[in-house]
Amino acid sequence: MDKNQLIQEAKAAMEMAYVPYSKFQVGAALLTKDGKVYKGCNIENAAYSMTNCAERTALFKAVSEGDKEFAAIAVIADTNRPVPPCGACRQVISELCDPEMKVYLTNLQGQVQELTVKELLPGAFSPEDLHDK
Ligand SMILES: O=c1ccn([C@H]2C[C@H](O)[C@@H](CO)O2)c(=O)[nH]1
Ligand SMILES: [Zn+2]
Repeated sequence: MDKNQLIQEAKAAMEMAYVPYSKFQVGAALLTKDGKVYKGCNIENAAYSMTNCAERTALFKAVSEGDKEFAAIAVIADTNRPVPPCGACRQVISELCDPEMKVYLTNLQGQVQELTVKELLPGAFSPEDLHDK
């Protein structure tokens, strides 16, 4: 599974988005170290704040199925720049993925921004901080 294939998986996930309110579809594809792909879409709610982003859907699917070793994540939306994950997703990605793991932010125009988890959220609050007294 290469970068472009993972981006294609994210695009397929985008089609599954449940977005009656924003009409803004987002897709994510999370690659495990053993080659499995977990797709995620955003899922909105009439109580707007209950919305779950595509990135967190993919991560929560994986963790709830027992997978926690990840190699990369791709995120896609129809944005004018590679889609920037929200703060909540940056925090959750930082919690569950290696700081050096690759993140591919993309859009339907084919732009790809490649960065690492630690670049996505420098100085993230981490599990170690809970025991740093
Ligand atoms: O990185 C992002 C940013 C936003 N959204 C969703 C949440 C909401 O459904 C819609 C508009 O914010 O996009 C994601 O899924 N991922
Ligand atoms: Zn988010």
